[in-house]
Amino acid sequence: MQTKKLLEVKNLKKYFPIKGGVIQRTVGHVKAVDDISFDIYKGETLGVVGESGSGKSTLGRMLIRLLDPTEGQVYFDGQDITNLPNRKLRPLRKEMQMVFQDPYASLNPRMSVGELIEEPMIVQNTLKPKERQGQVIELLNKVGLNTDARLKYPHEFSGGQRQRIAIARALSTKPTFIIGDEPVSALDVSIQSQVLNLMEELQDEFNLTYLFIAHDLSVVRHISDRVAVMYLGRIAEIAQKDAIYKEPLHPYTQALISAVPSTDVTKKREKIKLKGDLPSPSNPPTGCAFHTRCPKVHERCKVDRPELTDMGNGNMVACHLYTNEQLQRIAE
Ligand SMILES: Nc1ncnc2c1ncn2[C@@H]1O[C@H](COP(=O)(O)OP(=O)(O)OP(=O)(O)O)[C@@H](O)[C@H]1O
Repeated sequence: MQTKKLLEVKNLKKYFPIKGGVIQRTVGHVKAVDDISFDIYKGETLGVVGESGSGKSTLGRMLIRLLDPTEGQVYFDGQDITNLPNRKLRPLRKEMQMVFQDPYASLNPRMSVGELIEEPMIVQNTLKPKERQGQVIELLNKVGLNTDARLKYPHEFSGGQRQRIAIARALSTKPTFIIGDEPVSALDVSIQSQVLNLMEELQDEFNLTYLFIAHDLSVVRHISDRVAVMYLGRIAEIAQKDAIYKEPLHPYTQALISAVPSTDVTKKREKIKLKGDLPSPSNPPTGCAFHTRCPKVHERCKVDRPELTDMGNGNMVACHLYTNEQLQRIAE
């Protein structure tokens, strides 16, 4: 893996206004993403996990400017793209693609597979029609589909095959960065691993960088180099995969990991059951947003929001159990 940054995310926020009353005044905000900073390195896969509503999709959409941030910056290959006008953004659009959870909803049912894969190339307008046809066939073969598939329509394919079509379409602009927004969550478990393997092969072949969003830690385990755990619009922990799975630091990560079935039968994990539901992102708890459900909560957690702190090896956690003073006390 290279160590050059492809994306730099600085203090990113997305607050959606909540309208109320007869004149539809703004009465509050959903803090979908609330002050997030991290980097994505060239060639890596960063897994992003968290419960439904923790802000994963909103974050992904802001990274490729499908959604404008409320505050903060996104740098793509060193260039600040946060406020780039559409005209300047257009050449960069081909570099960034997204594969969605439901390939049936994301693929226009009235277009043939060939047209679906060709469309982004037409928009880009860099290839002649014959070259585009050649590309369509090559891409179909790369994702494991027959050449004949180009004449058929999405409904003629299974879920796994449709996701292969969506991946071929995403690849048609020769992107460098792909966001998978739960791309295998709707598929049968046996099909999930086939699509994950395909994505890994394509990553090697085309030098792709992935952000891979999932609910489930077991889904991102194989494909990720690092994993970010989100809770109520913030990053609770971001670390190398092995650290996340073997020695999770944040009590929230520990709870998520305890729910992943262990492959090692000699190591039976005790499942940590979290109390209560995910609080509303329109009215998040004070201090550490996780304190209302945390089995290791202290008084300080209720008032003081922990910052994401580097543990000295690039792995970062936002928890008062590991803030600087605490670490110093342990060292003394
Ligand atoms: N366009 C919008 N307007 C208002 N609120 C929104 C909008 N989009 C998302 N939200 C809210 O922002 C919060 C984060 O949503 P988001 O979809 O990013 O979470 P998620 O972690 O991807 O969840 P899921 O796994 O269910 O997709 C949720 O409370 C959601 O209701």
